[in-house]
Amino acid sequence: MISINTYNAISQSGLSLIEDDLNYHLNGNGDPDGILVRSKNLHDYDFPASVKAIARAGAGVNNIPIDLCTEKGIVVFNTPGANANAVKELVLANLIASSRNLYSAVGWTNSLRDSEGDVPGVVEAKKKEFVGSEIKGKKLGVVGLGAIGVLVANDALALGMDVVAYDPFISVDAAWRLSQDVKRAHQIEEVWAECDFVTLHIPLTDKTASFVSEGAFGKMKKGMTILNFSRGELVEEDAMAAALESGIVRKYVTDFPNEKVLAMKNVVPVPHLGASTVESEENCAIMATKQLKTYLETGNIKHAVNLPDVELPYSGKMRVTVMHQNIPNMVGQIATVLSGYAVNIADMINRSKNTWAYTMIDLDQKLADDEQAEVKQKMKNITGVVSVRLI
Ligand SMILES: NC(=O)C1=CN([C@@H]2O[C@H](COP(=O)(O)OP(=O)(O)OC[C@H]3O[C@@H](n4cnc5c(N)ncnc54)[C@H](O)[C@@H]3O)[C@@H](O)[C@H]2O)C=CC1
Ligand SMILES: O=C(O)C(=O)COP(=O)(O)O
Repeated sequence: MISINTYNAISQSGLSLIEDDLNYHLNGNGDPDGILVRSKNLHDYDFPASVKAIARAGAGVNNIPIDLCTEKGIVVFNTPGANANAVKELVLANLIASSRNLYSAVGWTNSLRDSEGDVPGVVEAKKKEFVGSEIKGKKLGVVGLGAIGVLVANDALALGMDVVAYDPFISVDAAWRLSQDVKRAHQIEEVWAECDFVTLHIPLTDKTASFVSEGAFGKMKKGMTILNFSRGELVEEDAMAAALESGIVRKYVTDFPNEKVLAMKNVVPVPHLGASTVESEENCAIMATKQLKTYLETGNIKHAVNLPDVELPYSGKMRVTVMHQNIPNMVGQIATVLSGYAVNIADMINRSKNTWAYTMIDLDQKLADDEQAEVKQKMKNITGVVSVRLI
């Protein structure tokens, strides 16, 4: 029986793939083989030794201690692109809503509910205070051209915006999907200096924390609106509060409210709704569950953030999977362990990603139970190996 525990509200479409499978147990015990999660912070989580993989039903993995997991031999998956359309639609909605002062206007209109006066008359007299601007012809800066940024950039062009984008690490796939009419910013300073709106679509990492810093505010075109549907920590909050006070930033639309953010002037706080659509929750849950089950059942890896894609059709009678540091002579040492047993290698694959690697070996005979335990232990004893599975 394979055991999976879940955190957060995972769409039933994904849960059913576990519940309807007789080989699986959902939320049954404290020693799961796999974990399915959305935004729960796992940094202080005490991972039981049973955990082999974590699947994040979503894009951002800053809630998971990736390095620690890797050292413990835990594969961490996410679901690239599965919620991108949901975020894109909310960004476009907020570009227009913030430009038309929609939230304050609707908030004021709602406040008339208990009044006894002539509502249509009051509305007509007040509406001049909510006059907004059109986004057509305005310049949008898109920071980060991954799954979400590319969709936002292309659709903003279709709405008549002038789009400039910054991503020094853009993937070839994303570049193919990006409209040729999106202008390339070679330096982030070009985005700060020129744009009326800037939308952030980069992951939160040690390198991107405080990406929008005091220095950035000093270079901004006055009256800019900043949309942050990526992560709160990308923006230095004290500097943002000051920029809103001084009018350098006209509005700050953020999906990541906290006490400090709520105290800011001209902030539009959204309760982390970027990925909260039925469609996106289904996409993420199904993709995450399938990736997790595939790994637990076959060892094949797709969309892990700490290991490369590694896929091999199951061609033997038994499969050995080894997660290890990407250092010389690992495959040789793994094969040497197997050479002590009467088994042939039917197929094998070894792939690496940065400092980590993964080797899968299909054997044309099944090892006996006592041999399996021995092989596992011998491979675990190799310096640099963090996990060994026999499937
Ligand atoms: N509000 C919400 O509910 C959601 C928020 N997100 C957030 O949005 C982020 C982006 O999501 P995706 O587009 O799906 O990720 P992605 O991985 O497809 O794209 C990220 C892009 O950022 C670029 N990038 C990285 N560092 C950069 C830097 N210093 N300057 C410029 N570009 C840089 C990368 O090259 C990549 O193209 C996630 O990491 C997550 O934090 C994602 C989904 C939902
Ligand atoms: O996918 C992401 O990065 C998100 O921020 C979405 O988070 P959620 O799954 O809605 O808790």
